[in-house]
Amino acid sequence: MEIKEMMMTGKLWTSLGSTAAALMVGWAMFQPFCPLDPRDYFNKYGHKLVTFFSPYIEIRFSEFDAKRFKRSEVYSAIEAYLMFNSSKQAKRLKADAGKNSRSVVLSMDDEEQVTEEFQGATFWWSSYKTVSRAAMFSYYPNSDEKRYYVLTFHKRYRDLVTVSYLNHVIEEGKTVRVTNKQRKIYTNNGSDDSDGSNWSHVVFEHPSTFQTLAMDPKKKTEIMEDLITFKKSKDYYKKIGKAWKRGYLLYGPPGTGKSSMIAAIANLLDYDVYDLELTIVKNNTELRKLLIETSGKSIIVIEDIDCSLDLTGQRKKNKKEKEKEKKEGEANSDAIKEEEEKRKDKESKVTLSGLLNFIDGLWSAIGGERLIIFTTNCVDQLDPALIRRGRMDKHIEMSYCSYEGFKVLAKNYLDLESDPLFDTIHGLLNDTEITPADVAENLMSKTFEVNAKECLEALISALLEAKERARLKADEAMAAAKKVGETSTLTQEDEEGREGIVD
Ligand SMILES: Nc1ncnc2c1ncn2[C@@H]1O[C@H](COP(=O)(O)OP(=O)(O)OP(=O)(O)O)[C@@H](O)[C@H]1O
Ligand SMILES: [Mg+2]
Repeated sequence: MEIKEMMMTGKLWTSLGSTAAALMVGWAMFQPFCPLDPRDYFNKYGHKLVTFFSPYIEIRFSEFDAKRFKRSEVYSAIEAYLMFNSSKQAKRLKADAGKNSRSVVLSMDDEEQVTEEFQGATFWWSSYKTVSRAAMFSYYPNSDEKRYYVLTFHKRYRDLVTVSYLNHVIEEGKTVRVTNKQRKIYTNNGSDDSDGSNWSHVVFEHPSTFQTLAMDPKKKTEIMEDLITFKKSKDYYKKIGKAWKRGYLLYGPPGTGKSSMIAAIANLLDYDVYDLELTIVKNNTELRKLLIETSGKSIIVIEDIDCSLDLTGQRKKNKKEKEKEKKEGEANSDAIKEEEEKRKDKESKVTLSGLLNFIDGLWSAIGGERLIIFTTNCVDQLDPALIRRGRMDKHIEMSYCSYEGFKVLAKNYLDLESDPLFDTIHGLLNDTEITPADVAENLMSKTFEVNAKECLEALISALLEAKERARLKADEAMAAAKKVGETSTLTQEDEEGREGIVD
């Protein structure tokens, strides 16, 4: 290798350092009672010597954050940037599954180096891997491996690097990540992930989209526009001084498409989903930890929020717990009390104020570009503070199936845009409450061979049954109301009678 080239790539300085280190190693070997490992001399002095004389600067980017043991976002962005820029140059590549596992993505392997030019300057990127010297037993594969990138450049480009080059790399890298990455769904309801995170994840491949969602087309378009505007509004949020996040409250009876809507939103925005099971979060501190571990471009979902906290922020008691309390009252033994204490210790102590902090406290702003979605069947039971506008910016009612909704389902399930039976169904849908889930169930052929007529007739029967059930219920309610009315008139007459006697 030419001296000039060696100087440029920093290898001359490395070899000078190595020579110095070799001398030190030799010296150390002749010290019979030398207390230090020769390699430590090299690390301590050899490296100092190299950096003292070298006109090159090195920046190291580690894969993991030492304190929180979380994968560094900067490292991930650099990895993606190099994946895009280095795969043509590097001779040793590694292959990973690309988006939706349908393609292979190539990136530079460990211990590889690539060079790139940026605004007339040359930069060298090298990837390294160190394996802990202590041979430790670990349940997790490769948990003691540490990867990092080193960026080398001439010191005259220091300003260029800090002002524009690193920003360029990180922004480009993030874009590449979004285009190539597989979307994931995370849950806190599982064992710890191998990278030490409190979330475990799988690839998110839910097929629901806004096209397949049965709901009023106007409402659908409005929601889609709101989401797309949000995604594009980074600068706007910065300008008005608000964290780049938005809250959605989806409410409505079971089977009206709340979860399907969340999947459709994730697919539209290309975001990851964090499905937060609030009832197993021990306390507010753990809730904040979970929040910190979420990344940007994501949706944080708390389903059935009404079942997770009651109005005072205490966890609701379920049926089992109530039964246990009753038992305790009967037996009142010390053993049961002790068990109860243990259970209480384990149960969630997330409070309403902790949850409010989670939604819009200072920590909630980290990462940005986040949607927080709550779903509930009973919106009236929620604390107004939790869902006030500004916290939950958009309240979306998911309601029973309309005729427009039915048409979407008929197109999805039966490939049908019109049929003489549509008019009958239209009329019945106007008089009857049926969930899109029930309509979908009827339109799904039991044999998976589409027989549109059979499916539509099945739906008509279901609608007629639902209509009859509703009529009976209304009759019962009316009879009950009439009975109450009669009783109250009788009581009134009694009172009057008694008053007459007194007089
Ligand atoms: N609006 C809808 N559009 C399309 N399909 C729907 C819709 N609503 C329900 N479905 C169908 O019914 C199934 C159940 O719906 P989903 O789980 O989204 O309801 P949900 O409102 O979340 O119910 P729950 O309150 O019980 O969680 C879905 O898998 C989907 O096939
Ligand atoms: Mg649901």
